[in-house]
Amino acid sequence: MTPLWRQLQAAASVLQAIREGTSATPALAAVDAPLRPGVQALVFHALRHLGRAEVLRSLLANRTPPPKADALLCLALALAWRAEDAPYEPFTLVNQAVEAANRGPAKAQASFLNACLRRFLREREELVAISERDPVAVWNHPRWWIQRLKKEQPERWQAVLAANNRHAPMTLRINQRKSTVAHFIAALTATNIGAEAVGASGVQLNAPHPVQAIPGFESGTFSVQDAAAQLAAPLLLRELDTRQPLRLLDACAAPGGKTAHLLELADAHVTALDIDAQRCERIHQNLQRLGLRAEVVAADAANPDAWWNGLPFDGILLDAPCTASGIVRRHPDVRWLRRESDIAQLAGIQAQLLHRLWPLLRPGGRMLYCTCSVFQAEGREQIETFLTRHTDAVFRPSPGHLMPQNGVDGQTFSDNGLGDNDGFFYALLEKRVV
Ligand SMILES: C[S@@+](CC[C@H](N)C(=O)[O-])C[C@H]1O[C@@H](n2cnc3c(N)ncnc32)[C@H](O)[C@@H]1O
Repeated sequence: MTPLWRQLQAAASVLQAIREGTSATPALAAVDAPLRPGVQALVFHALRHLGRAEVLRSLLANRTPPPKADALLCLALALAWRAEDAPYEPFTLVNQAVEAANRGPAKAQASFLNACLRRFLREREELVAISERDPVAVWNHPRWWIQRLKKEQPERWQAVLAANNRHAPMTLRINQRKSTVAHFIAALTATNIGAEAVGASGVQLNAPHPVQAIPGFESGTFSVQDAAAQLAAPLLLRELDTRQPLRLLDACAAPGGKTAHLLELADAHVTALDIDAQRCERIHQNLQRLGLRAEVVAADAANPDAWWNGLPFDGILLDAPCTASGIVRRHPDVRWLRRESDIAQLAGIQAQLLHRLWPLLRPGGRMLYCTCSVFQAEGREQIETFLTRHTDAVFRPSPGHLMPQNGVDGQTFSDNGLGDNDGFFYALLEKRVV
């Protein structure tokens, strides 16, 4: 069995890579395959407690150690600070973290780490009590994020941050061309997988399972998709006449989750566009597994001259690139990767995509704009600005900002509609017939 110190060394390298701006997925891909699942569990736990760890480190050390040693120190503090949910007994974690320092690139700081961590074990209660005064330690998000959310969501910011620190459930979308929610739940029950229906086509599992272990994956009976993301396709199709074959554009489509949902619900010609050619491959793979067909195009949605044939679309889905601030519970690295300046930069890209794609919609057609963000600059404010600049656009009833929430043990928001979902923003726009 791999000794814990080796796993801690690998987890500290991943944490350092994330701090330097690499996403968790590629950072974890660099870890040896046999170590990866254990290292991922340690890193995800640490990311959910990194704010606490950094505040504790600042109480223990009057200077920040060099990056490799700091990553190991903060990792150990994040894992050990609260005995109740520590993945290993805190003394073991500390011993093994010092071992990891002694045997790796943080060797020169090993005695410093040892001193900090031993003091932490001796004075844990007192240090944790002091750290409680800092919101970064309490909420485990960057200070700017907490302040912004507090201002934008004065009633909800604490519940949203608390939801972000919980684990998301595994939610599936049933391919209605192959099965129904009721049949699928019956098949799950027969294999002892507990689940319940959520939304129109969703099934939420009581516990996560590898997809291959769930009946019907290879044959395309279901896809993995959060409950809030499952609202997109029905919303876009809601007011379109689906008796005619529709011409639809999914402008930012990869890996194809919402493209597939559109095709499961309607007989449509769907152009699935994405700027990233490699990610377009994922659209092909997903559609093939589900038994669906779309025209997949690798191109920049903001430059239609390069790919549009001039035939207007009945419906456009714009699932725009965003901060991903609504899917933090599934991607605990996101909060530490983002800078506050990313919001304005991404809002600029979203505004350009909206503006460039709007002329491609036929009069009477619908555009659904969505982001998996909780920030208003990427949602409500974006659409308010768009509506003032495009007088032929009419706002149709839409969910607006959905906040991440946990229906099982957390606070739920009555206007969210679903029990357990990621944060999303949805605005449905109709082009006026003049
Ligand atoms: C939120 S993801 C889309 C998720 C997808 N709709 C789904 O449900 O599976 C945003 C996508 O936008 C793509 N993208 C970013 N800028 C783009 C652009 N200018 N044109 C087309 N695609 C773009 C990214 O490559 C990324 O795949």
